[in-house]
Parts: sequence; C-alpha cells; structure tokens
Amino acid sequence: MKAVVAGAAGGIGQPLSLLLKACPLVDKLALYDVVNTPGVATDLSHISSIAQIEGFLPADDGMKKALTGADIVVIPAGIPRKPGMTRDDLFKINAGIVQGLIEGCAENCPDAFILVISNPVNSTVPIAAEVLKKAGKFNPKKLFGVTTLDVVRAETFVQSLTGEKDPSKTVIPVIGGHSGETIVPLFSQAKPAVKIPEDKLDDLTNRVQFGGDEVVKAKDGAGSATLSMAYAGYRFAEKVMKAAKGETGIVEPTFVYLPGVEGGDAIAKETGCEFFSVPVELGKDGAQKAINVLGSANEYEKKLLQACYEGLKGNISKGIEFVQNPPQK
Ligand SMILES: NC(=O)c1ccc[n+]([C@@H]2O[C@H](COP(=O)([O-])OP(=O)(O)OC[C@H]3O[C@@H](n4cnc5c(N)ncnc54)[C@H](O)[C@@H]3O)[C@@H](O)[C@H]2O)c1
Ligand SMILES: O=C(O)C[C@H](O)C(=O)O
Repeated sequence: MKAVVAGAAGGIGQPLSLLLKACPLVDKLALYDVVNTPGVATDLSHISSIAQIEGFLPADDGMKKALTGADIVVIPAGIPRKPGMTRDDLFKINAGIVQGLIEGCAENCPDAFILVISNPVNSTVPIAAEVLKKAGKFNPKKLFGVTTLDVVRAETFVQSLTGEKDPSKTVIPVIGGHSGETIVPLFSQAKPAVKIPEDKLDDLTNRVQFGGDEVVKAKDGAGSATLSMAYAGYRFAEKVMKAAKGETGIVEPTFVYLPGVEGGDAIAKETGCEFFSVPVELGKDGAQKAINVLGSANEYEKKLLQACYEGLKGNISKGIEFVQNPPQK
C-alpha cells in the first residue's frame, strides 16, 4: 500500500503524515508539498515503523515521483481560514491548488483512492470530479470528500448527554456537506439511541455545524483545525485502506458523487444534489454503497436538510463551473 500526502508540510499534513508513518497498513509513504518536505520526511524516517518514507518538492518532477504507484492520495493542501472568513473565501486560492494536484493524480495514479480535505470541500470535490472526467479517469467510487471531522465532533459533543466513557462508541450519521448549515447531524439516528432534551438540541446541532469556527476563533489568526483534522483524516484513510484489503462491514459518512455509487441515484433525486455526504459502505474498490438515511430524519432534521440543499447546490455548481468555464486570467 503506497500512501501519498499532498500538502504534507502543513498544519494538517505533518500530523497526518505521522499517523500514516505509524500505520502498519502502509508500506510506502510519499510526502509532497511546495515547501519543507525533505525535512519532514527525514524527521519521520527515524521512526521504526514499516512504511518507507520519501519527501518530494515540485522541482525535478517531484509531484510525478510522489504520485506514481500511489494506492491512496490524501490532500490537505491549501490555505486555511482566519477569523471572519468563510470556507468559500478559500475558493479563489484552493480551487486552483486542488485542480493542479488532481491533474497530477489523473496523469500519474488514476486508480488511486483520492481523499480531499482542502476547503471548501463542497466545491473542491466537484472540481476534482470534473478534472478527472476531463482526463477520462473519473472513478466515482474512489473520490471522497473527507467529512469525518464533523462526525468526530458530533460524537464528542453529544458525550455530555450520553455519559458514554468512549465517545467514539456512539455512531451518529452526519450528512450533507462540510460548511455551516450544509452540515446536518442526525442525532435521531444515533446508535445506541440518545435522548436529547429539547432545550439542548439547537445548541448541540449548532456546535457541530459551526465547530470549525470555534477552532478558528481560538487559534486567533493562526489557522484552523489541524490536529483534530489529522486524526479524522487518518481515521477515514485507515477505513478506506482496511476495506481495500478486504475487511467488510466498514461504513463512514463521506462526500461522494452520488450517481456513481450504488444506491446514490435515489438520494441525488431526493436532495437535488449530485454530491452529498451520506454513510457509505466501503469495499475493495472504494465506495460500494450509499446508504439512504434521509427517510428516517425527524421533522427538526428535515428542516435542517432543506437549508442544507439550498446552500450545497450553489457550492457544487461553483466547483463544476470553475473547471468547465475557467475564469479569465
Ligand atoms: N475537510 C475538513 O474537515 C478540513 C478540516 C480542517 C482544515 N481543512 C482544510 O485543509 C486545508 C489545509 O489546512 P492546514 O491548516 O493544514 O493549512 P496549512 O497552511 O498549515 O498547510 C497547507 C499546506 O499546503 C501546502 N500547499 C500549498 N499549495 C500546494 C500545492 N500546490 N501542492 C502541494 N502542497 C501545497 C502548503 O505549502 C502548506 O504546507 C485548508 O484548506 C483547510 O481549510 C479541511
Ligand atoms: O473550519 C475550517 O475552516 C476548517 C475545517 O473545515 C473545520 O471544520 O474545522
């Protein structure tokens, strides 16, 4: 299993690379960034784990060398938010960064699983899909927007109400997109069931939807979530790798191109969104089945979903448009 981190020298990239270096499922790890990868890779190379590690910069065909032979590429490249910014404010810079990296994937590792972390995920994943389509290399089962941090936050924030010692034992589907009101936690479908007092539900839902802002505010200009995101990104990457190696029964919400995944057409029809995060059953070839959890949403959640659809549609079209009708330079 060869894993690549693109954006490996950054706030997310470094701890994510550490977790992948320590992961026994990874045989080879390539770190790619526009700066500092030789240092990060040398540092991590002293860890006595299985993965053989190398760092690459753009010079000397570094991107090509990093991506060639990759089985899984995780992309946290791009600028993060500062206080007062929305994720959509990152589009101007990050859209082009993601486009360039996905062009590299299409050329050098078209069969790899591609996990997009770079924001705004609601638009960068449609960009990735369009770039891959243009190159004739789009496999919707292998392209994922990483929304695991929203799931991790829901598990964590509900703990004060469940009293559960290990918060990760409560499974909560968080669906939709990855920004503000497009993030929809379905607490009514928590397993085991959670009874949330009515007067606590708004605050809890809001905290999951705007958890990113909490970190941006606390970091006060020094960026957004990095360590919790590295944990979440690793958790999702590990699930994709385990499924690829034949483990069954693995399900995690992720932002996918619904018409390309079994069971996704009906969800796309119902939501009006071609890209959407839903619990997805992972298999050897990637996204095996999209699980429709919309039907069991309660009235409160149905209202959240209406707002989600509206916001998400615009974000998706913006990403598609960026590739189909590139802005004039
Ligand atoms: N999906 C999520 O849940 C989630 C969570 C947190 C952050 N993010 C997003 O992840 C991205 C990275 O956040 P961060 O805090 O690590 O930022 P950061 O600035 O610390 O790191 C980003 C890295 O990307 C590198 N980079 C820039 N252009 C590149 C290119 N063309 N090729 C390769 N590398 C390139 C930079 O050199 C830098 O090292 C941001 O867009 C942020 O909003 C997403
Ligand atoms: O909030 C951000 O900009 C980063 C990330 O998307 C998050 O949810 O923490």
